[in-house]
Amino acid sequence: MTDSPIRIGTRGSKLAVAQTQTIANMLTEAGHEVEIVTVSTPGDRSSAPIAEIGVGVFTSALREALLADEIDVAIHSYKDLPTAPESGLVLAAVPPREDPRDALIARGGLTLGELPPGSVVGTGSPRRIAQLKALGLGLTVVPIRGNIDTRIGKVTSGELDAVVLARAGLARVGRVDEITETLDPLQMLPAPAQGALAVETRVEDVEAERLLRSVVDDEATRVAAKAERAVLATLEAGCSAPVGALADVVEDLDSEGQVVDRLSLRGIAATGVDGDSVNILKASAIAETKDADELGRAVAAELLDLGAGALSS
Ligand SMILES: NCc1[nH]cc(CCC(=O)O)c1CC(=O)O
Repeated sequence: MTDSPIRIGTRGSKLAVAQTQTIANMLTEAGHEVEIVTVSTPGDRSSAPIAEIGVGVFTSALREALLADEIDVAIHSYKDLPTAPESGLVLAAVPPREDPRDALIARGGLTLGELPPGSVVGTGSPRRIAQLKALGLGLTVVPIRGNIDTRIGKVTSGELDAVVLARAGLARVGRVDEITETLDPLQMLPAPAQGALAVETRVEDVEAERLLRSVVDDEATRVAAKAERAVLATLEAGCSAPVGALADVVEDLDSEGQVVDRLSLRGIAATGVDGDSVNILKASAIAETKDADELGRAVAAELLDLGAGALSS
């Protein structure tokens, strides 16, 4: 692959292409020739709820193309990637993260607190549905899917009063100006690894892995996403489960008073999402950055103790 361009595989959506372009630019600036290959996925072709079409709808076609040597690198939204490892593939890099928070786009510039009871808010994510219901604002939540333009269009057309979307996606397609409120993680904890990308290569393509690691990887994002996804994996939940997690690398003092980087993690799991009595379970912990996996498992264990075993999906 030293002589031929690096083939970067992407889904065809505007968001996916924008994400892939940022990685392509990083490689080009480092002096490498790239070629972008678009791979169509069932997730793009169907508008059925994710729960019906299954985990990995957005990622499996890219992974197959990578395993078949049709591309050298696959770029995924990290939060869409199943937690089970894929044999033959390796996570070569996790680029610097966009703002991980969720965002509200509401009619007339309204914030969540300004939406009157009975307002209709669109989101298909059980995690967002649960946290919206738990606010007790009397909002009616309706399921929606479709790309970013389609979702925002439902507010513009008057069909919905508001939609909740990942801020990162809006940033990548240049629509942050339409956000009427960026939601505080205290009210709306993002999905594990939201706003982060996962860059995969083939296990045997050591050269591509090394290149991506050195040019694209961001250590702080990698360890944060690792801890967040360990919460999800331990709860044995997928990307459409009512689970949120957010980790930050923070400066802390060690036992000798020296400043050290630590990883601070919050997690939530919801029970009763489908009924009228949703319950949000919360846990948090802090650990050394090298213990990201253990930290995630510890937060998940606390959520399980609180009753997260009864997750509805
Ligand atoms: N599940 C769809 C999906 N996958 C990644 C993003 C946004 C970008 C990101 O979180 O990295 C979105 C849309 C959304 O949740 O609004």
